[in-house]
Amino acid sequence: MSNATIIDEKVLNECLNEITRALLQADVQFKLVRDMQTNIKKIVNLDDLAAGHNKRKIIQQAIFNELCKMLDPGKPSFTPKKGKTSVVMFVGLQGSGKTTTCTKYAYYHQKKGWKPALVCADTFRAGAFDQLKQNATKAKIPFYGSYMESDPVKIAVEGVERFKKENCDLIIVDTSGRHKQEVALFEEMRQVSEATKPDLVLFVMDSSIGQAAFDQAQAFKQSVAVGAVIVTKMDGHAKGGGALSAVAATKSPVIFIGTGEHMDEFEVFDVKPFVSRLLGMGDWSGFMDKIHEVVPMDQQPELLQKLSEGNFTLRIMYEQFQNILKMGPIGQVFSMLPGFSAELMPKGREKESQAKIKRYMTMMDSMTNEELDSSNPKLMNESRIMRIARGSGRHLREVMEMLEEYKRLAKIWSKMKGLKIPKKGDMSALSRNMNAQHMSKVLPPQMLKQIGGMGGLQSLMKQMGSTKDMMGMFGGGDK
Ligand SMILES: Nc1nc2c(ncn2[C@@H]2O[C@H](COP(=O)(O)OP(=O)(O)OP(=O)(O)O)[C@@H](O)[C@H]2O)c(=O)[nH]1
Repeated sequence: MSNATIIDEKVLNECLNEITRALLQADVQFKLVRDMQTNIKKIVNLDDLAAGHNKRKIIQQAIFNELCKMLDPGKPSFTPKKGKTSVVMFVGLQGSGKTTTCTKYAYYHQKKGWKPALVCADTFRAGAFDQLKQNATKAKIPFYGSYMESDPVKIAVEGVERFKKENCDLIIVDTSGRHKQEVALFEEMRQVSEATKPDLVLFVMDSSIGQAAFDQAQAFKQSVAVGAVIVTKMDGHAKGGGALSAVAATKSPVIFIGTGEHMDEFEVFDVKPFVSRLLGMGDWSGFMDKIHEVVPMDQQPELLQKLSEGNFTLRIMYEQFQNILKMGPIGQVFSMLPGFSAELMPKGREKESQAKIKRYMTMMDSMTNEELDSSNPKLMNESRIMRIARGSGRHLREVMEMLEEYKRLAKIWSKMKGLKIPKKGDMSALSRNMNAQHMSKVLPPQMLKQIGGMGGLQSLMKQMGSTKDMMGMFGGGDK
């Protein structure tokens, strides 16, 4: 649509179809996608739009708004208040990340000055209490549970009472999960809920469950009064379209997302960036063919060495920018590499992207060696940022934007950490060490899907005989 000169019915339909495909690939439920399409067509009546109206903008806005609306159930969830006791019960299937998320939720509030406490009412999974205990101890959060007691209701009630007496303001009850939705699980949930009378029931859902999200969320909602949703594992390969389904099925908002296994990898859910991410799916077709033509094979094994040590420095970012710029018009292919995607180099806007990269590089030219080679984000304090802005004649805001970009890339590339890099030149050893697991972590999700997931990737790597060719994708390879 951004390339078409005239926006007519045909262009609108093509655009909607493209978005439909992207949403389905992102696991948004088919029915929701169809409804959205109908709604947009109702809103954007091309004939009614008087000449002079910016149709493109109106269509884009309508799509964006429609998706945001789908994520807004119309009423906010119950919000606990600091200093006033609230009981929050967590429910979800086994493996959804429920126990981990309970601690993240507690930790998040604790950092803001709350007094949270954790109750382990999961008597189904052996080890659940140990897991909660371990997490809670690490975060210095009081916890309650039992190795002996097998009645989850009893534990939940005792735990809640105890922490009420101790004036905790956020009492979090972790309940059992099961491998699948089953009567026993729902019955147990109902009993714990009746006995503890939670102010909020939080449904925890794994973002990678795909199209099953709607049914799963609905099943939980029918058994307990789910009031809000947390979607976990958003750092993985799922685009998280299931979140839309969960909102539709539970009529409750998503309030947080889990973005990693660590305690602080937990974010308040923000509708707009999420929708952008849903829509920002690239077209990966032909990527594998193109990449061989484009990326020079003779690039920096040192880069891989540094990445394997977990050091994605500003200097590495600078060198990668140089690579992109050297490639000129075909630089857009590089945009398909992990991290160097949508935001940095949107399709069709290569010129602007190149200008942006050059701007970033000018700013980096005003940095000291120490700053370029450090992987400690704390080093970049206010006075350094001000000096860089002055030195490069750029705005403070721009330097901060560049540093944000660096952080984003560093997070993505940090997944290369631990990759065993052999001595320079020993490519076959490198091939052996570079396994599908590592590759899968750094490949863009859509591309991995296209290849056929982990299985497809493994067989592809076998077919290639070595990972040498694939290394080219990351600007690596032997000299
Ligand atoms: N990458 C990633 N992993 C996560 C996230 N949240 C949880 N996990 C991992 O998912 C796995 C399962 O998490 P648990 O918290 O044990 O799952 P659970 O749902 O509590 O399981 P039950 O207690 O048996 O019901 C663990 O290995 C977690 O580290 C997340 O946001 N991102």
